Formats: sequence, C-alpha cells, structure tokens
Amino acid sequence: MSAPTVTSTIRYIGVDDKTIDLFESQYPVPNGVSYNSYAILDQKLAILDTVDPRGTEQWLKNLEQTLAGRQPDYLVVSHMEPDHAGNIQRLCEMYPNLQVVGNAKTFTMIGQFFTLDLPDSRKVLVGEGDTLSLGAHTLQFFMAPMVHWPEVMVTYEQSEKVLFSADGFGKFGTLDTQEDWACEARRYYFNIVGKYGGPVQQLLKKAAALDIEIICPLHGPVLRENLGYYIGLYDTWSRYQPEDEGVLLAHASIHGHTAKAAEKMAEILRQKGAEVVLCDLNRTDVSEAVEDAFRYSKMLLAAASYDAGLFPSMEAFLHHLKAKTYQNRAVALMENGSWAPSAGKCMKALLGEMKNIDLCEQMVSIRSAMKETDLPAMEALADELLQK
Ligand SMILES: Cc1cc2nc3c(=O)[nH]c(=O)nc-3n(C[C@H](O)[C@H](O)[C@H](O)COP(=O)(O)O)c2cc1C
Repeated sequence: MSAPTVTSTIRYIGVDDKTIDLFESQYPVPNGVSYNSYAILDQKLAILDTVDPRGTEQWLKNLEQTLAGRQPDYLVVSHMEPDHAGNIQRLCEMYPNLQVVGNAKTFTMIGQFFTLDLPDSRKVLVGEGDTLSLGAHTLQFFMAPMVHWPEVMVTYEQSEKVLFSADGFGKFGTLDTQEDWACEARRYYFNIVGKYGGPVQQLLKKAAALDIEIICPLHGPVLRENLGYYIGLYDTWSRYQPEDEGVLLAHASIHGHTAKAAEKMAEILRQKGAEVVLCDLNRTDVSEAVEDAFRYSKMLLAAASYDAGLFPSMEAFLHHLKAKTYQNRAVALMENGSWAPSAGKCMKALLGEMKNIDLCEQMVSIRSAMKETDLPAMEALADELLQK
C-alpha cells in the first residue's frame, strides 16, 4: 500500500480507489479518491472507520498486516456514510468481541444500513467530550453534527495530539496523487460540506481548544505541517467569505454567440486588472464551477434565453449554488436572446432566492450576436462589478 505511517503507533490502513467514475454518483474524480481508515496499536487496539465496499479486499489485507495476529478491541465510527462505514458489518462478524464506539445516532444508522444485531455489550455509546483509554492513548470524542451528516463525530487522540476529523479536511484524489491540496479540497468542501458552514464553524471552535499536531481526515492526505493554513481555509470557506479577489465568468451558450460575448467580457475585465476565470457551463463539470463561484469575490453570468426561460446548464448551476447556500458575493448578468430575451429575468429570480447577493443594477442584453454597439454597455457593467 502507498500508505503513510501516521505515527509509530497510529497506522494508516485505508485504500486508494482509482477506478471509481463518480464519487457519490455525481462528482468526477479524475485522480480517484482515498477511503482513509486508521488503526491505533496500544494495550487495546482501535480501528477508526472502515472503507467503501469498493476497497474491502485491499483494506482487509492492510488490516491483517497491521493487526499482525492481534484482535481489534474497538471500531470507532465517525461517520455512517457507506464510503467509510461500508465494512462495519463485515468487521463485526469477523471479530465477535469487537466493540463499536459511536453516538446514539450512529447506532440508529447502523440498524438502518445493516442487518447487524449488536447487543448492548458490544456498543460503547459516547457523547460530547467523553474519553476512552486504550492504554497510553486516550481518545476523546466531539460531536460534529451536520459536518456532512447528523451522526458525525471527530476523535482527538490526546497523547499524540492527533485529530481524526471525519470528512472535515477531506480531499478528492488518491494518496499518491501529486497535486496542490487546496484545489481538490476546495471542490470537495463546497460540493459536499458547503451547505453546512455553521456546523463547520462550531467544529472549528471546538478544534481551537485542542492542541493539534496531526489531522487525519477520511479522504486525502494526513496533514501534519502548517496546520494553520488548512484551518484558515476552512474558516474562510465556512464563513462563506471569498478566498480570492476575482471574477468567475460562467457562460451558457447554445450556438456560441453568448460564449463569444463572455470571452470579450473576460478580456474587458482583465484589461481593467481583474483576475478572471472563464467557465463554459456546458462543458465543465458543475462541481468545478461551484468551487470557483465560492473561491472568488465576484461572479458574472452570461446565458442564452431558452424556451422563454434559461438555458439548462445555467439553470442547473444556479440551483447547485442555491443548494450550497452561495452568498456574500457581487454578481453581474449578461443575457442573450433572439426574439424575447428571458435569461436575465430568470437568473435574477434564482439569485433572488440567495442570501446577500449584491447584484449589479445594469445588465447587458445581447440580441443574437454581440456587436460593436454592445461594447459600451459591457464596459459599464464591468466597471460596476469591479467597483463592488
Ligand atoms: C431551443 C431554443 C430555444 C430558444 N428560446 C429562446 C427564447 O425563448 N427567447 C429568445 O429570445 N431566444 C431564444 N432562443 C435563442 C437563443 O437565445 C439563441 O441561441 C441566442 O440568442 C444566440 O446565442 P447563442 O449563440 O449563445 O446560442 C432559443 C434558441 C433555441 C435553440
């Protein structure tokens, strides 16, 4: 396995999945994903989370190698989503003396997902701040409801100062992927956890009271250096504040004219000194567009009218943004229509359902193809957006 050793007594036993096409059946993961699972070797041996059923075979091999003939005493369940909980039943059946550590909601979900009749003697029910000694290691549990799902909890190991952060600080990409952390962690965060900024803030407050040297998430690399950087990004993201000054210019064109106008608009904005990311919503996965919408301080949307409404890729994008509680951004609109433009009105209505959107008063309305005569209005819209 391409596994990191977390510490000499805390072992990584997770697996890389390079063959999955869509994570959670909707997110493309060109570099795959890792399902992280850990083992703490002490007088008592604890396993922290299992893996997706797609990784069972490799995980069992990693587990066997790490156990080296020992029996695990505890399975700590941070999160019941099947990419982590998929092997709970299997593990409990393999080790009849294994005790499962979870909160009340964990055990309800175990009953829902599995046909596993765990007697009370095999359940260790924990609540906020409870501890469990393994010998030299002490686990402390903190509830993190809605840092993705309601039963989520994180575990802090006191002696080695390790935070097992559940889906928090997760990232797409297998562990052997060489890439910048922030890009795929940001796409993961906003698309998967993004709706739950408030609960993430609550968790960050709890984490601030702990002395953390290592963060072990359930996806992506173990973080052990410069932790302030990662925690700072999570703080910015979960407060819905922009990470960078700049404009996401997202366009939805049918025959290319709206796209051409968007490209011209990008040129105008750049000439005025703005950082611009251009996104063709028809040809870019919406999770990438959602990521950039949250990353930047401003957004300009350019869309074709369609059947007295809005071209579907733009409509879908705005629905995704609303679902992830997009807010606190300045937005400008460009529409295109050949007989009765309707895109602008539709975009305004969808943006009107979001919180704290500072919409430009001006809107550029193009008839079929952008002309020289459209340029003054485009310049003026760019100025208005950049002044916000
Ligand atoms: C199926 C279809 C429906 C359309 N519906 C409208 C409409 O309701 N109102 C309108 O003004 N233009 C409508 N249009 C025209 C588009 O908005 C047109 O493609 C656009 O003006 C040119 O920009 P584009 O090259 O980016 O597609 C429609 C086009 C298509 C193909």
